[in-house]
Amino acid sequence: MAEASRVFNSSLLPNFRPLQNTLSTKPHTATFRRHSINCSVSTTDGARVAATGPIPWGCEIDSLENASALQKWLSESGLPDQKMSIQRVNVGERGLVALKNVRKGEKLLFVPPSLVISAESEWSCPEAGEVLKRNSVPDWPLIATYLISEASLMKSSRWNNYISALPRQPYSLLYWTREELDRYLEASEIRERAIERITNVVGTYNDLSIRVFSKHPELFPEEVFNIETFKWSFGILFSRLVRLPSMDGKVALVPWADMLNHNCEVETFLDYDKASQGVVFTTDRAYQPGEQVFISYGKKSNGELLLSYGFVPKEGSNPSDSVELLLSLKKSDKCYKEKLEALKKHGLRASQCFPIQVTGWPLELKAFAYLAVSPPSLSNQFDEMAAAASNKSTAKKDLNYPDIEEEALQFILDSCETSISKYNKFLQASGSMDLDVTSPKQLNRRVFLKQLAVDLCTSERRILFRSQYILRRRLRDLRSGELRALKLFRGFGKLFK
Ligand SMILES: C[S@@+](CC[C@H](N)C(=O)[O-])C[C@H]1O[C@@H](n2cnc3c(N)ncnc32)[C@H](O)[C@@H]1O
Repeated sequence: MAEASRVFNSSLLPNFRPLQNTLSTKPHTATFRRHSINCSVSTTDGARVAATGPIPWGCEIDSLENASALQKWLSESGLPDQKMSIQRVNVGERGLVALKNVRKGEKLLFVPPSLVISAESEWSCPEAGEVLKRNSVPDWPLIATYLISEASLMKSSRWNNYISALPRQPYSLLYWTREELDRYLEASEIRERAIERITNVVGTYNDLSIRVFSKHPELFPEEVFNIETFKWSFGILFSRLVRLPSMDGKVALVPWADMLNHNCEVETFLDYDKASQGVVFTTDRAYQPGEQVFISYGKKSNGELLLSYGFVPKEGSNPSDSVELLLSLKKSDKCYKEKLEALKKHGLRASQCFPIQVTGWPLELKAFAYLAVSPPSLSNQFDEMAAAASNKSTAKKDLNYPDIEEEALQFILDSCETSISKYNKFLQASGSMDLDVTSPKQLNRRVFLKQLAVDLCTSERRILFRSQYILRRRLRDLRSGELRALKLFRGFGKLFK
């Protein structure tokens, strides 16, 4: 789960990349059977379950029935005895709970490679896997397709027990409609990220569909491999895929380990342990029987957690929380063109987002602010400022321009206050917002989404309030310092008269 979204962005479109090295899984042979469930259709291979309506596999996220079948299958398939079991929990609905005392520094899990799903896993339908590999489909879309392929084979797939215990509808912003994103996340920059991500997923599906699926309809029938099933499998990957640093950063789905929920204060990650030859994590605290055990999905902001995992931690509980602040060059600026050119040279645009935390803002943000408020007389410095505003640059970032310090701080404060007013507008309106639904099921969904949006916006606005306070104080100090200096200067003037 950690780092997963970053991996996605860098490995997807536009070009497929060749696959990398392998993680072995036990070979198995699959037999295709026809299943007697309502949504099944006869396809050319005569055995898959179509997904023309709601996804016909997986379960409700809080289902314990499927989870106990998963536990049983895992232990029969080589998962060693565990000190935890899957239970209903307060945080994350289902999770792993300690059955015995667990010491701090203890290794837990030991999921063997044979129970891990990666780009090298054996396909129940080997021809389909071959086609994807021949087309150099990268890991993310490859695993997404693998998951759909195995899911559609139901009991014929060795992963049936695992897939049956996966949520039918993973919580993530992938499942929000455009209207819901616009309505509830208007104030937050995470809305843009969600739209970008949905566009990426749709683009990836379209690309695969044109380049691969349409050429092999017997292996990839559209009733099974369609945008709905892709949204499901990408939703699963965003919320469950792990990167294993000790396996050269390989990405994998790790059944059992992916039942662990996230805690912002926990600092332990999943990784492959060469000594025990399994995926493990080392506890960073002790747990007593009955306590839920947590890992970290990475140092992510509340917005990023909502984007990939569909939840927002309690306000103030996430030390890695941040909010994206949008800074823009003014179109009326006499040097707009020169400034934009300098920004473009360093890979930036006229409007840029910078992450702010309660502890402060990055040096890049300050450099952008200097550039935005610079007068024409500083045009020789535009390049240096743009370079410092870019996090790709190795240039000196800690710039200092005392002459325009006040304007730069005022510019950041103005941007901060513009953003705060958007949050205020949404949060004030949210109390009386018409949820615009016609069925109780839809109502529940909208109430839930609105609550997530309110939680996110409250936590993001809190960071902006803190920045506003700091900026106002610095400006006050700066101005009163300047005033004192001016008085002193006038005093000297009188003395010399
Ligand atoms: C890797 S899965 C963890 C297992 C999951 N609870 C399940 O029952 O399948 C990640 C999902 O668990 C839930 N989750 C994890 N940590 C959470 C937390 N701190 N608060 C709320 N939900 C959490 C979210 O739904 C997330 O998408």
